[in-house]
Amino acid sequence: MQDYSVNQFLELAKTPKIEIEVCDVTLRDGEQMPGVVFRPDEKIDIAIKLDEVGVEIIEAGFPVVSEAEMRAVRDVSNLGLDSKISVLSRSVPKDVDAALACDVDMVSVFIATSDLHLKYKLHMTCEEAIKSALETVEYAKDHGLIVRFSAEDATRTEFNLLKRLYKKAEECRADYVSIADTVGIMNPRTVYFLVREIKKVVKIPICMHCHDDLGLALANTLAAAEAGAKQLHTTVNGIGERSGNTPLEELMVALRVHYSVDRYDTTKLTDLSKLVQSYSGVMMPKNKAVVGDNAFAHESGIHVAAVLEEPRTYELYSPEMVGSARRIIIGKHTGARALKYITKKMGYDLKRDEICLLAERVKRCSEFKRPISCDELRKLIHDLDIEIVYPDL
Ligand SMILES: CC(=O)SCCNC(=O)CCNC(=O)[C@H](O)C(C)(C)COP(=O)(O)OP(=O)(O)OC[C@H]1O[C@@H](n2cnc3c(N)ncnc32)[C@H](O)[C@@H]1OP(=O)(O)O
Ligand SMILES: O=C(O)CCC(=O)C(=O)O
Repeated sequence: MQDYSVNQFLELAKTPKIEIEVCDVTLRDGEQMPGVVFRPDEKIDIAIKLDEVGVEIIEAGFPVVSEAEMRAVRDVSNLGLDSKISVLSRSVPKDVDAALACDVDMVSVFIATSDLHLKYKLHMTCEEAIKSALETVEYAKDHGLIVRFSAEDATRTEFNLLKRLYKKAEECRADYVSIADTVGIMNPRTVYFLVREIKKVVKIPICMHCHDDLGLALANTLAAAEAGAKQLHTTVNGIGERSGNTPLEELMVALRVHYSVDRYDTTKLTDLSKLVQSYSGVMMPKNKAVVGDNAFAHESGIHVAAVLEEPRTYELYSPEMVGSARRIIIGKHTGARALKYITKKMGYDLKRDEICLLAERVKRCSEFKRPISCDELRKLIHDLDIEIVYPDL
């Protein structure tokens, strides 16, 4: 049986087939989240897990940041993973040299192109910025690297300039052009439009790098894929600058459920998420999609009664698909059928009226505003003042 429910509207809405690869940037943009630092051994652990999941490209860092960063990236490059290893580089030869010193396969040469960034950050004219970017792309190509050219703040860049820049990058032998939605200004409709327009200008693959300032990063990434973008950027748990980036685990599940992309090992996602939570110190909220503690937890009586018969009633995809497990929680919203199931698992055989009495007590305990543990439930059962039958003993 399929481990997720099929969305009948995908076909009715004529959802296109997509051809994508995933570039995970946890070790670079993810680490730019304030307060996050991955030690070299932690970068290695995360890179190995990303490789096991099957991401095609790992952006391992920004070598020019520090000596330690450079060593860490080199260590990741030398692991011999199947994933290609990439790094970030400003549009200066010095950054490409740092990338070369790390033995990487690929480099992302970026330059900001919006008026705001040109004026207040780079203090360059548009032509100066373009010149430095294109020269750096050529420099990296001349040194044998696969080159992604990324227009930072592309989505606030004057449209004709953006098209001209991407065309020139292609002429300078860039292998990819990247649309960076640096401050997350886009929505799915505008992303779709933009990718379609850029596809008319260049023949090389397009990358989409989304930020989540409006909570639209995943939707925008999928819209880009539908419009024909090839390389989709993610971070584990969506960590990154400000509100973060497109979460890898959400993208992977959406790729499978909506686009039948099933080559990634999604069973590793929960472990990977936990690893990144512990190394980054950024813990996920309980209700986080895919990897939150509650992603497969059920308390409401009506839900639990149904889930016990058929989990798909209240689970879009199985916990096993993402390496997780289902949990039944006892609390204010617990019903008799859930209690019957749980008490039986605990070794009791309570009658219907005893279960109802227990349900009342459980609900009374919910004043404590937290779920009820197994031990507490056991105490409540013993406090019922009934003869207890242990069917399994
Ligand atoms: C959208 C993104 O995520 S961009 C990546 C952001 N990541 C980081 O900044 C990583 C951490 N950064 C650092 O460790 C440091 O900022 C470094 C090592 C990169 C640079 O440090 P410094 O040399 O001290 O420069 P500083 O941080 O003060 O300013 C950034 C410089 O880079 C320049 N710059 C920024 N982007 C680019 C670019 N794409 N191409 C060329 N130069 C650039 C700025 O104009 C500025 O130049 P200036 O020093 O001549 O004023
Ligand atoms: O497009 C890219 O590869 C990186 C750019 C980036 O990190 C950003 O603009 O947020």
